[in-house]
Amino acid sequence: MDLELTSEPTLFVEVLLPVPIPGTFTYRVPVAMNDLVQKGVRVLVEFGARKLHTGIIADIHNRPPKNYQAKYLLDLLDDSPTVNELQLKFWNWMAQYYVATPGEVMKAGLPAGLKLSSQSRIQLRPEFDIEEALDLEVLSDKELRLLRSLEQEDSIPYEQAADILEVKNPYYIVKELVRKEAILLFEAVKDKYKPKTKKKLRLNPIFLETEEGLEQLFASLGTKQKAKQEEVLMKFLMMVPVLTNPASNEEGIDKKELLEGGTSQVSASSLTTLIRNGILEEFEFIVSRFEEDEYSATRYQDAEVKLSEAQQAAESQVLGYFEEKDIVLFHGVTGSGKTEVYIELIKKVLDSGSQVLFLLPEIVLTAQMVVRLKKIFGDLLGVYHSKFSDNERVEVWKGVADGRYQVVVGVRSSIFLPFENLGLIVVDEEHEPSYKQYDPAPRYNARDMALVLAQMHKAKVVLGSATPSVESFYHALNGAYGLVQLKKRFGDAQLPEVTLADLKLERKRKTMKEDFSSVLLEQVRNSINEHKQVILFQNRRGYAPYVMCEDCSWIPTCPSCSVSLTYHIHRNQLRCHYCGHSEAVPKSCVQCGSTKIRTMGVGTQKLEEDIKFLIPEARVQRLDQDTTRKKYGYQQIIQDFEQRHIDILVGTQMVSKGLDFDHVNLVGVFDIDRMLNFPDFRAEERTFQMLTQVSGRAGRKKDKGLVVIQTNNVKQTILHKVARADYEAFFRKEIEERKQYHYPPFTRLIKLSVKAEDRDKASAAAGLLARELVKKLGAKRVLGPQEPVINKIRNHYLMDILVKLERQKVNPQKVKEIIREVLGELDGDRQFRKVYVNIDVDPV
Ligand SMILES: Nc1ncnc2c1ncn2[C@@H]1O[C@H](COP(=O)(O)OP(=O)(O)OP(=O)(O)O)[C@@H](O)[C@H]1O
Ligand SMILES: [Zn+2]
Repeated sequence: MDLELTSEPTLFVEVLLPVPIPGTFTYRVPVAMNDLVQKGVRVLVEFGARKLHTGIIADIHNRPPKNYQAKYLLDLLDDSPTVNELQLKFWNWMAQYYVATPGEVMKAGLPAGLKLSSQSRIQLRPEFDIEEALDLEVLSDKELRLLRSLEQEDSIPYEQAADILEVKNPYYIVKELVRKEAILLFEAVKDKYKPKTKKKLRLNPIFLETEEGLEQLFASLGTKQKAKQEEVLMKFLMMVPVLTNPASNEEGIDKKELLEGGTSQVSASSLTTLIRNGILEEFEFIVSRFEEDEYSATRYQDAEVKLSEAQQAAESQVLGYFEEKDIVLFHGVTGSGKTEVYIELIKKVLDSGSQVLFLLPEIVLTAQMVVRLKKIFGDLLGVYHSKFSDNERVEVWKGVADGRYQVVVGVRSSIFLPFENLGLIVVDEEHEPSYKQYDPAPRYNARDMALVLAQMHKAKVVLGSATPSVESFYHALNGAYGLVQLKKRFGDAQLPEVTLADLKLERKRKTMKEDFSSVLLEQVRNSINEHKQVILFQNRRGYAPYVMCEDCSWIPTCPSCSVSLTYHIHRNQLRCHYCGHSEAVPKSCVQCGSTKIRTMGVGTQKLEEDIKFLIPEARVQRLDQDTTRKKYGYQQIIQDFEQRHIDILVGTQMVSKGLDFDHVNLVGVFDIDRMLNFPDFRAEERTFQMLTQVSGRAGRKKDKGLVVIQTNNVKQTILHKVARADYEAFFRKEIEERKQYHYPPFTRLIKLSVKAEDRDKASAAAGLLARELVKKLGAKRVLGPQEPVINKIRNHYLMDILVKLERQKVNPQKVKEIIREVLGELDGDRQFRKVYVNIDVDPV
């Protein structure tokens, strides 16, 4: 007889773990789990020295590892996949492209609520009676030993269980004790995600079992003292018709509604008595974390807005391009009504049964967009961003997986959601640098990854912007993308007029008030008098970017970073915007002892203070990182401004784009020269985009808007291109320069940042790296090493190397392999033990 036929096959799985080590890890499947393992399911495994980790099954096979014995999977955490195959493929692709590990991508992609931590601890359940369990003889010796030691402690780390039990792998004993309800393994075997519940009430079903039940109940409440209880019960029966509709009792009623709903209020203490006496029962039910809306959950609403002719034409052009191209660049000036066109496109995709992802670069922008989209897509719309709690994010994740959310609007991390069949991705404000994740790895650009994700889903992409990135516009002109343009604002609205305020001249004439030119201040006054609204844009938060001793010019700097400390007025503090370090403002100069410490330069706090002083009757609010720390802080401010409880909004780049206010007729721009002088090949592009975007907040409805840009050099041609709203002129000059100096889109860049606590070590490691790269890639393709302007952050010295690759001749994946190799060599070198290298592919 062939024994093989009856025995089960031995299976192995490749597990993705959230660790910065390349590759997946092979585990053996216990035979009992053979039928249950599937790709995308979360598993619990031991990794390294008895650490528990949540991983994801990336592959199933029957090849035992060659050089070592695979450990067993400990447990399966899902019945069905949490991550689908497309996601696995996508994450893997990202890891390759960004020279990261699949584990790092998983860490970025999976919401924390779905990851179990390895810091799990074990605790005795207080209600568990060890002696009783002994009498019943349900404990093994090992189990008893663990329980006895737990009696002495509040809790112990999971790893310690192995020492107590003197076994290598304590998991099965621990799991058995969890099953026997003797112990709790918290943060570990239990999912961190907890559904949100609400308390409801129902009538104890005992009273419905016999016909006289209710009658007897009322009889027992028929005394004078119990009149109030009777009243509560009467109200309950009015609201929950238990006799005519028994199911209504199972559903129960909200406690609050019983107390306060209907026409009369009833006594809360009598209700408590009814519950205590077992007449009414309290029970929990699961509710959505998101407010229910009145919209239907099956279809979007047809909106009141009708597309203008130009918008309609734009929509059909997009659809026309989609016949032959996958990507369309939608270049529409600020206020041209791109959003309405997106909405029409989204509807069509939903009609075809596919999902839609709508990407926004920043959370602030979700505030208004969610309101606009909710009106139309109602419950079909999911919202995803980092101000949500872990649990809320898990809920959106699950909603996308089970198809409840057909449209998702979110920031960059939304590209990781478990979409099954995307039909369209809209990337709004596609030029925005905030689509790029700087830290930690993977340093991905969500706009670029949206293109990859769409390709995997065979979906289409609309890249939208009033100021497209040079790269995207180039691809559109080349024919790689379709190009659709809207050159006029919607309705009667016109683009604003842009004037330059000459700071040099005004200083000479002494017409400045604080940092306001007379030109700007007069316009602010006019606007306030006419009951219009104003936006003041200064891209620096805090009160002053630095303080300085007037006598010896000493400037306090961060002890851990090579930057000056920013002055924040609220706590009278100096803060580092790189590492968060804060300290009190020194009373006297540490260098010369002088007490003349002055604030220098302007931040949003100072602007706010100054304008309040200059125009006391204006209601002023600040919108920056510091005023939006609370979960709904940004929403409140935007709403207040919409409803005109605020006259002047002072803010950082948060106010500069995407927002749509009807009554703003003036925008003032501060400190733009600093941005233009920033040593980066993208400085002009960023300045043009920022200025055009912030200008675009003015005059979006009937009244023509005005923009005042304050500058020390009114001759800068880029400012005149902004004033003329001449994107194409800007682009023509920019693309020439990029070509001449070999910058993207003509080349690809990879930036390596070497970090070490020891400056010489950073320098030596960078030197070695650069030499190795030159050997393999040629000197022309390797720039540096060079110390960046800010050469120390969080006590680590930095050195940069830039790899520049021609778009045509070089295979970038090959180069990335070379980089991995060279880094591997560095890793193996003991003298560089504490040197770290960050890799940034396509830095922005
Ligand atoms: N068809 C329409 N009917 C009514 N109002 C419209 C229509 N299209 C656009 N609008 C209104 O015009 C204003 C500008 O539109 P929208 O915010 O979509 O512009 P945008 O192109 O996204 O601009 P930006 O690039 O500055 O964000 C909004 O207040 C919007 O409600
Ligand atoms: Zn610092």
